[in-house]
Amino acid sequence: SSKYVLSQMHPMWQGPLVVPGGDRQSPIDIVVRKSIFDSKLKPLVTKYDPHTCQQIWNNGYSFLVEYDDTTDKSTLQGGPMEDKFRLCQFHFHWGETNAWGSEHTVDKKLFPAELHLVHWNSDKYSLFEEAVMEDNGLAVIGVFLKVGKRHEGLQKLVDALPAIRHKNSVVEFNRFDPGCLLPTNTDDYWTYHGSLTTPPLTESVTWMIMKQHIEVSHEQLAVFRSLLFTSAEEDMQKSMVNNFRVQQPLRGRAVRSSFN
Ligand SMILES: CC(C)NC[C@H](O)COc1ccc(S(N)(=O)=O)cc1
Ligand SMILES: [Zn+2]
Repeated sequence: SSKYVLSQMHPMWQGPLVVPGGDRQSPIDIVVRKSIFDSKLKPLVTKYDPHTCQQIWNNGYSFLVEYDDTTDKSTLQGGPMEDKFRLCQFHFHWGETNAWGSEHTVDKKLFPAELHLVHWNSDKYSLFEEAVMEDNGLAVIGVFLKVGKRHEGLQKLVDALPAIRHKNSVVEFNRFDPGCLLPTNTDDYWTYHGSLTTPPLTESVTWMIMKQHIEVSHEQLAVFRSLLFTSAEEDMQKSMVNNFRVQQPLRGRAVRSSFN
């Protein structure tokens, strides 16, 4: 594990570091030996339609690949959830070096990056903006990235990044299957109730963190780091790195595992 701490004055964190009264904040460290096996946890069932992919853009914090979530075309069900959830976007968090970058950790182990696939409860709500305020409104799949062999599926996304270097730049992005970014084994995961890791930090997320990581190449991660936090107008260009939140107290929450 690394001794590095994201400095409190880091540009991204002028905001509140802990939500007042927040007792289910994210991210957290997953202490494997304290996680509780729950045999009632089902396998995740993802049905993603690549044609619902719409655009890729730099929001000044990460880059998002956004999906048409006006119908139930790309969905997640199973896991700990009773309801059906709609994919609305996925994005990543990464470090300035391969030594750190993930938001969650496993027994304090840091990964160079973490993928988040964001879904909202379309059985109970009609918009993401509505679901984001509710306890059971969101479901986010977290996948750790490790540096190794090149990820062929990711390359299409990496090739689009130079076109969105600056904050608020958008390009059309079609026919991308986010399923190609999931590990081969999605039956083994840890799950807990938490929050968004960026403002509005709402405590509406059922997290499912995959036990199996995916591999990407050093060169592919380096392209992530070529993105900028800043817009084209600003004179101080800041490279988009270390866009992860500091870890939050567990506050007595249980972390369950779908595997023994
Ligand atoms: C309420 C809407 C309009 N704005 C919310 C904004 O998009 C933030 O959405 C999100 C969505 C996901 C996450 S994470 N890193 O926890 O997966 C953080 C913020
Ligand atoms: Zn995220």
